[in-house]
Amino acid sequence: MILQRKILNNNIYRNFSTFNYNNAVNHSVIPIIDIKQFKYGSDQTRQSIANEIYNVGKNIGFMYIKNSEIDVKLKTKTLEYNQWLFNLPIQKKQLFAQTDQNIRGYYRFQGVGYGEQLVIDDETGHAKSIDENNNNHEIEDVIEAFLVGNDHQKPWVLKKDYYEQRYGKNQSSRFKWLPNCQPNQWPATEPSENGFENDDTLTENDLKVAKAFRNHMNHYFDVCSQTASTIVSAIALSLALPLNHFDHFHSKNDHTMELKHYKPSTNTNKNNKVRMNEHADLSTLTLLIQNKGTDGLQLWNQSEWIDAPFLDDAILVNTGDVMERLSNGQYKSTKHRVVMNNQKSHLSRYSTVFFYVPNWEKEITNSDLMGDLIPFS
Ligand SMILES: O=C(O)CCC(=O)C(=O)O
Ligand SMILES: [Fe+2]
Repeated sequence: MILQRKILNNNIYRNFSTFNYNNAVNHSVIPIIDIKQFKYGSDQTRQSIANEIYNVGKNIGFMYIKNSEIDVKLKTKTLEYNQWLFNLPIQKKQLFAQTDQNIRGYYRFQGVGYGEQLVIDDETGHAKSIDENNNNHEIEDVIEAFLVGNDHQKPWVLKKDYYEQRYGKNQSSRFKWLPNCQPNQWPATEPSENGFENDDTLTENDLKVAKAFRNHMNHYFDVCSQTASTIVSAIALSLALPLNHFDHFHSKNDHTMELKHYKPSTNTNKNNKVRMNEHADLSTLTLLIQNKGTDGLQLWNQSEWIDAPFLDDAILVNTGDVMERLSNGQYKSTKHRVVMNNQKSHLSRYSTVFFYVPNWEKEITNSDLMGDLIPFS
């Protein structure tokens, strides 16, 4: 079995569309785990943190991680840059937008029915979806996103050769979305960069900030990768495996990060309107930070939605489909969504989401799974 990341059609998610929307329970039962204790504690402390994480994975699938390298300062700076990017005028954002050839960069989608084709009027910023009968539907809720991968790799050439050799040219069409994993597209850091030559409004300062943005996001990507790796080793310990058991799956740092901006709504009667549909992540692990004051993230726990509010000194981490598989179902991949509430519908929501995923060529076979509990066919 090969694990594909479904990043075609703007889709890194597994989608569920048949849930009842209950109002979320207004208290947080999401455990807070101190990862520093795992990193630097005694063997006994490490084991007890690993046990805590095991309970998280078994029961709720989401946890707050505190005292990681992603401290308050790094979170705040990342979200400031996130906001800076989406505040650029649309004409500038289009210069590093996704194309048919490259899914990395800037794009917009509707979180409620993502994957849908959207037409956006750049003058007004209003979006329309077009149904199969060619009727237009005005859409108010639009998510802007910016997708980046590991900036140190130029991966597609390798991936293309790998899939062609392995599956032949015809079969490799199964992986036809992979050619779209081209190098990252960033706001111009040099005036001579492709596509930016004609932007005569580009100033020295724009270039300077864009450079700082790129450096910062690459740094944040690396820190997330290290933090995820520590958490995954705690998961290994919790399953009575060597700490480095899952390392070889993730050795190439072939991860994906997505910056998001949920645009504010002008309609004030929007309580509990869904901004991003419920889904589970395909990742091994997802690390999420969100801005203060907007909230809206919810996760499904047994029979109710639970709010996952902003916490100043922690990040949110959830185990995804890959970890569910690698642990033979012991770690859950929990559904989650984003909703809007009345008091906050006029606010933008910003999130930066890091998906820790296996190297692109990794296959997960039955021998990688835990014991012989449930072999996957
Ligand atoms: O923006 C958020 O808070 C949620 C995003 C999310 O669940 C995802 O990108 O997978
Ligand atoms: Fe998600």
